Amino acid sequence: MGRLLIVSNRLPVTVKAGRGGAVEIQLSTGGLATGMKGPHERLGGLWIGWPGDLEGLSAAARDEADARLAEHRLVPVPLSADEIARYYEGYSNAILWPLFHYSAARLPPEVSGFDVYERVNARFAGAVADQWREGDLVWIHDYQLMLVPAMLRERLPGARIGFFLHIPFPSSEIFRLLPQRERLLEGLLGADLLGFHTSTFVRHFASSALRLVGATTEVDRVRWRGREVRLGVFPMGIDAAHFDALARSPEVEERARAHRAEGTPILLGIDRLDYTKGIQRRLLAYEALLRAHPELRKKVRLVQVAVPSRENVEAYRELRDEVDALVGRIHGEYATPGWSPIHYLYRGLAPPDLVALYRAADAVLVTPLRDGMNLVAKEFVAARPDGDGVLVLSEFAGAAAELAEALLVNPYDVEHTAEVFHRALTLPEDERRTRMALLRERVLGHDVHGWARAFVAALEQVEAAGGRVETAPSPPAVLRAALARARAAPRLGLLLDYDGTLVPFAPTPDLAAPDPALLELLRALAARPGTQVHLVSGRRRESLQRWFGALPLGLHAEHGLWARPRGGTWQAVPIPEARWRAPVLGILRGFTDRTPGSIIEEKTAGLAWHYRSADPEYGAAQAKELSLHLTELLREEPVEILPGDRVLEVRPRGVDKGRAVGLALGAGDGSLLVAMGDDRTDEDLFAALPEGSLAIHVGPAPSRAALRVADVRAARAALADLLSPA
Ligand SMILES: Nc1ncnc2c1ncn2[C@@H]1O[C@H](COP(=O)(O)OP(=O)(O)O[C@H]2O[C@H](CO)[C@@H](O)[C@H](O)[C@H]2O)[C@@H](O)[C@H]1O
Ligand SMILES: O=P(O)(O)OC[C@H](O)CO
Repeated sequence: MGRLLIVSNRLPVTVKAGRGGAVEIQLSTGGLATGMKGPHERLGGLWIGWPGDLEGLSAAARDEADARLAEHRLVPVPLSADEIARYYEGYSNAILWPLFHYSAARLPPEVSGFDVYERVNARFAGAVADQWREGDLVWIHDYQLMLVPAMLRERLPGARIGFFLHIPFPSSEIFRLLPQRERLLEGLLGADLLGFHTSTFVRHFASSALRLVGATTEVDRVRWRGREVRLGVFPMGIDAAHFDALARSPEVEERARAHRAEGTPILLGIDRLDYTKGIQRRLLAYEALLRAHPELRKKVRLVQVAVPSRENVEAYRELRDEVDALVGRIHGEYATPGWSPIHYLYRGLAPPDLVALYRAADAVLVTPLRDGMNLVAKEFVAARPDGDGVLVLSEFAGAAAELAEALLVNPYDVEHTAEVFHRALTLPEDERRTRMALLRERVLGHDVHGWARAFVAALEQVEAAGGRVETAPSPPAVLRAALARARAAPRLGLLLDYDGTLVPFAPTPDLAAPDPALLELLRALAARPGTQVHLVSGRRRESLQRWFGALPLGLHAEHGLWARPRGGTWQAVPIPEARWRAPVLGILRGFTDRTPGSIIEEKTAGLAWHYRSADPEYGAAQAKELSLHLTELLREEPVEILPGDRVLEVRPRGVDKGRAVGLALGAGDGSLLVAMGDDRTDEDLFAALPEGSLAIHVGPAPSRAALRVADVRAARAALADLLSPA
């Protein structure tokens, strides 16, 4: 097996210039860096990332830092001061971070820095490609590197690439605010496997992929541009055994005892100083607790430890001032000479100090306004081998999806949160222990090592399934050879679907008129010696006549119900009277009224309900219901119900596009037939082709066609190729 290449913005250690410019290496804080450290140590391989701001280090000191990082299998990707300002502090942390945490109001008036974000992502992709060897797995992490999967896919088409997002993926209504939304989605869709903490984030991602780039989505996968990308829920764990063992160590027990010596119960908050963590509202709720319960004054204290984070980003500087002011106000109001209501520490703590606080706390308050997971909640639980202690947890932390035995709060409801703090302080011991036992079972049973193993195993499986090539375009050499055969044929018949094959889909059928380049291409093909061209469409004959009537083409409308030979007149296949038509029309009208953006297309023999311009998810759900309804109603009728690309069609049985094949071969001149189409109705056309014909499917959907091109542009290029000399 190959190695695991972990790729993240920040390495688990940060290099700094110490005294006199000496190299200083510290552990990084933050969930990703602390969390992935254990799996990196265990799984081997390399970790590629930013080593921190190297300002103030001489060239020799940087070499020394590189050598020390290499000892730990860490590969640095240095960033310049400008890149740190515009890629890290700018686009990543002043734009993506607030937006993904639903803080749209924090976006600057102008979203800038994407060019640098792109450049740095390309640098990361280059650094990975330099290290990659056949068989290696690539695991990219988080929002700072969302373009890397596609950039890497381009450089290493055969690599297995996974991506995990540590923060929430927001609702598509929020995500779509980003000017670069399509680029970011396309970047992510370069991966084979995309992992998220919760099923809600998976759902939001799939919804954005469907709505913004038109990907085909299912619960656990997305199909796009001929590739299949798996989606998975992987709730991240912590190194639970490590926290448990540290919490049992005599050193930590001693420190925890010292914390408790004062005798007043401890409420504890541990956070990166970040506006998403809900520190201000937590302080307000604590203030409300002291106001509503005077008996708790002098009888409780809140220890709030906030580790400095992203200090060059304005919102974080403002937050620091706001928290300082709030702490000052609560002190001013409630402190007495012998009692401080809040112990506020603005720094990071070493692991034993952190765990001693977890061990000493009566309740830990994890009240983010929005959080991907929140590892503090899990660390606290793992650090309680004594089985006591209460976890208060925001319902907006990803962890809430797993830790149902915590006391859950809505942090926006400050008064209620205060009451939950009170409840945490007064919960009977039995209940505390029951809840903690269940929480520990979950946290100890699903640790970060199991999490990493599950992700890597899923990534390996994606490769084993080989799903991604199934619907990929035919290799260029294969397509070229087929087209060369067509060019060499003395007589050639082209059977071409229209929508989705020769033109891209438009919001409504009438807007998909042919452009001059297409008309020219069809004219040239029809003028090619020995060549007949047929358009085989599900459209009404009026549209085909209006657009193509003047061209020397065979026209086939309504899936072959109507046909007009080249230079001839329209003729229809006789069909029985359609008793079903009026009631079906009534039902379609009802669905159209209830589904904004949908329309009915009335054809001679069939009826089509288009929902391309409706909300994609609601439209699809309505189509499913409509289909069930019609299937039941039309059981005895000689009709078929055909789901197409955002259309549901009812048409008489026995009339399908295959009929065009017979008409095209009518002359019995031994033509080689080439058929092209993109949806299910074109499968009838492909099925009716005589042996030796060429069937070319357009797009990524499953098809019986032996050849495949990616999209309309590629379909037209293939047709244009037929015009070059044999
Ligand atoms: N004062 C202090 N001193 C020492 N250590 C401190 C500290 N304050 C915090 N830490 C440590 O920093 C880490 C913070 O992890 P979190 O999960 O809370 O959030 P973060 O937002 O960094 O991570 C992102 O990634 C993680 C992992 O995926 C997601 O849980 C999260 O939602 C997402 O925002 C914890 O390991 C904690 O112990
Ligand atoms: O300090 P940062 O900016 O690397 O952020 C730390 C968090 O873990 C981001 O997921």
